[in-house]
This record gives sequence, C-alpha cells and structure tokens, in this order.
Amino acid sequence: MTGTSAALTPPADAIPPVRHPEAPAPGELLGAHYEHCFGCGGGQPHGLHLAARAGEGVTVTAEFTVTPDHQGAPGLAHGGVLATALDETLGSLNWLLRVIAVTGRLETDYVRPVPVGTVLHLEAEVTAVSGRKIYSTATGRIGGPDGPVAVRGYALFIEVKVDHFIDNGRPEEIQAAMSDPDQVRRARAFEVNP
Ligand SMILES: CCCCCCCCCCCCCC(=O)SCCNC(=O)CCNC(=O)[C@H](O)C(C)(C)COP(=O)(O)OP(=O)(O)OC[C@H]1O[C@@H](n2cnc3c(N)ncnc32)[C@H](O)[C@@H]1OP(=O)(O)O
Repeated sequence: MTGTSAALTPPADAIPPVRHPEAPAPGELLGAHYEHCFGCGGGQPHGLHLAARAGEGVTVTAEFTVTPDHQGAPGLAHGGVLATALDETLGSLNWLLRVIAVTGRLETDYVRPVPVGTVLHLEAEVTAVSGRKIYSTATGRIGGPDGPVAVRGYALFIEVKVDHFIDNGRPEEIQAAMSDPDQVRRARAFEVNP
C-alpha cells in the first residue's frame, strides 16, 4: 500500500520549482550543512553521515550506510533512522532553491527491510512550490542506485526566516554557529544565501 494525504498534494495553483542560478552544479557534493547535524554532520559519531549530491533541476541523490548504531530490530535499520535519511535528503533540496525551510510534514512508506551494512541510495526532487510551501518526494533503494525501493518519503517543507532558528534554538549552539568565521559554513548552518 502506498499514498499520501491531502496535505501533501500541491494545490492547483502550485508552480514548478526554480533552481537558484548559484545552486551547486549537477554532480557536486553538497557537504554537511551543519557539523552537528545528526543527518549529515561529521561531528556526530553515531549520526547518518549522509552525503548528498546535486542533480539536474531541483533534484539530489544521496547515500547513507546503515551501521550497527542505526538498528531497531536485530540487524535491521530502525524505521525512525530511515525517516531521518529521507528527511535529510529532502531537506538538502532546499539548498538548490536557496530557501530556508523546515519539515512541516513527512510521510513514509516502508517497503522492504534494510539490513545493517546496506548502502541506502536515495534520490529526491521538489515537485511543486506554493507560496511558502515546498512539496517534495524521495525514494531509497538497496543493492545499488537501480535496486529495489526500500523506502519512500513525501514531504511538505515550510519556508521560514533565519529567526526561526535564532529564536528557538538553544543559545549555546546558535551563538557558536553564528560566530563561525567561515562565511559559507555559517550561511549553510542556517541554509542562508551567502
Ligand atoms: C543551528 C542549526 C540550524 C539548522 C538549519 C538548517 C535547516 C535545514 C535542516 C534540514 C534537516 C532536515 C529538516 C528538519 O529536520 S527541520 C526540523 C523539523 N521541523 C520542525 O522543527 C518544524 C516545527 N514546526 C514549526 O516550526 C512550524 O509549525 C512551521 C514553521 C512549520 C509552520 O509554522 P508557521 O507559523 O511559520 O506557518 P503556518 O502554521 O501559518 O503554516 C504555513 C502554511 O503551511 C501549512 N502547514 C504548516 N504545517 C503543516 C503540516 N504539518 N501539514 C500540512 N500543512 C502544514 C499551513 O496550513 C499553512 O498553509 P496555508 O494556510 O498558507 O495554505
């Protein structure tokens, strides 16, 4: 069984996404947006260390290797971890739009179990934009980029101002991220157009 709720169906007046002219070129690795991000940051020993790459249009591909730290049932990836992989991949699409956005809704189909040691090959695209609302979908395959689908994700991201993080994040981490002398890293921590 598969499908999405009405909240994830773009309205009739939604428009196709527009790739930002300064978005990374197709094939380019996006790198971590924030070192301490559980999805992509190198500073999280048990994190997913997901590596996303820009594709054509407003698409990305990504890879995530399931380690023993990511288990739910013995030898299998935890469903919440797989949702994190989808969320992170879908979230990275917004860097191609150069829009700051957070996940408002994420729906997931779990199609096949994903064993520890598996490389999950993800691909994602923005399908439509309506005002602050960004609609996107992702799939995760196992056994190779053309292997069988193991997970699918459908998301609605909502555009926010950088104040969303400044007002709500714990001050210690916000101050550290904002005082990073590396301008691009500082911008990417908040997914802001540098
Ligand atoms: C220091 C670290 C920084 C890191 C930054 C990196 C970022 C990237 C990170 C990437 C990591 C991965 C990503 C992550 O993990 S992001 C982290 C997980 N997400 C969050 O924490 C978000 C928490 N939620 C909120 O803050 C607010 O609810 C937001 C901002 C989302 C909306 O509150 P806001 O007051 O602003 O707006 P609104 O309520 O007027 O809604 C606006 C429109 O949207 C529609 N709507 C809203 N929600 C839903 C819903 N659930 N289903 C369907 N529709 C929904 C709503 O009906 C309305 O539609 P319309 O009436 O206009 O038609």
